Amino acid sequence: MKEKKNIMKVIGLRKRYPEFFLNNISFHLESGKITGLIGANGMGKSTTIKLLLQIIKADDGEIYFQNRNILENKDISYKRKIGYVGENTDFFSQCRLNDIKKFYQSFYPDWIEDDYKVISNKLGIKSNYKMKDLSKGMRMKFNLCLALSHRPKLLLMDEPTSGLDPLVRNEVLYILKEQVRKYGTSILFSSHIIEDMEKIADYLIFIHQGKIIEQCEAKKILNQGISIDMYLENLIKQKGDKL
Ligand SMILES: Nc1ncnc2c1ncn2[C@@H]1O[C@H](COP(=O)(O)OP(=O)(O)OP(=O)(O)O)[C@@H](O)[C@H]1O
Repeated sequence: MKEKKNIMKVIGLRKRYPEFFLNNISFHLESGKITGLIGANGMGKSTTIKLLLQIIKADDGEIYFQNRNILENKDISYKRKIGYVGENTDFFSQCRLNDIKKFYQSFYPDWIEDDYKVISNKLGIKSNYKMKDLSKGMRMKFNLCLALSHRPKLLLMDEPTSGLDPLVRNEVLYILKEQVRKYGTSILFSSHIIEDMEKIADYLIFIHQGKIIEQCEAKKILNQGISIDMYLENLIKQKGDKL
């Protein structure tokens, strides 16, 4: 049997805010697979992703990327191997996409211009437009296109499909699947849209009130013939007071 490799491993990660505690979370991301991070609003999904990128500082814990503890190592060049698509797509609003692309590209030595051309074509991105003139869906697609054009080993996406119509969501999901198939990209994808998870996730991580309450294969749930949201509801009921 082929040995499973992890691109990222998180152990005992903690972050305290005045009214929220991300409490001792541990999980792993298998290489070349799509993992969905599921939880309702305010449960800690964005905080988790920001900690992985060191956009915010962890209070405690270990994060290994390609077997290296990134919290102990001052060298941040690993960030070039990670793509990020966040919720906030409203930046450089007065700039043309082509100029934003050139600026972004300058940070990534592994930038592949042909990938940018192919993906932007597929997603219908018009590089002469200004950011402020794009719809929310188009801004998200542009961000995704930037993140994929340096062929990241790991793509972290925070609620990428929230607020988008089903057609655009399907287009995005298709591109993600294609990226995994062609280049073996690993993806962590946070969402509260269960339908998207059912369509593409290999693994699921359930987060509730700042704790990971389960990590499992998506097919384990789907084979039981129940929906993912029903499964989550049951999990929360079963764990009850222990949460
Ligand atoms: N900088 C901050 N200072 C204080 N509290 C914060 C900060 N950032 C997040 N929080 C709190 O931490 C909790 C978790 O927030 P987080 O954004 O991680 O949730 P989420 O699961 O991503 O939710 P959503 O789906 O609504 O984006 C929330 O209660 C939020 O108010």
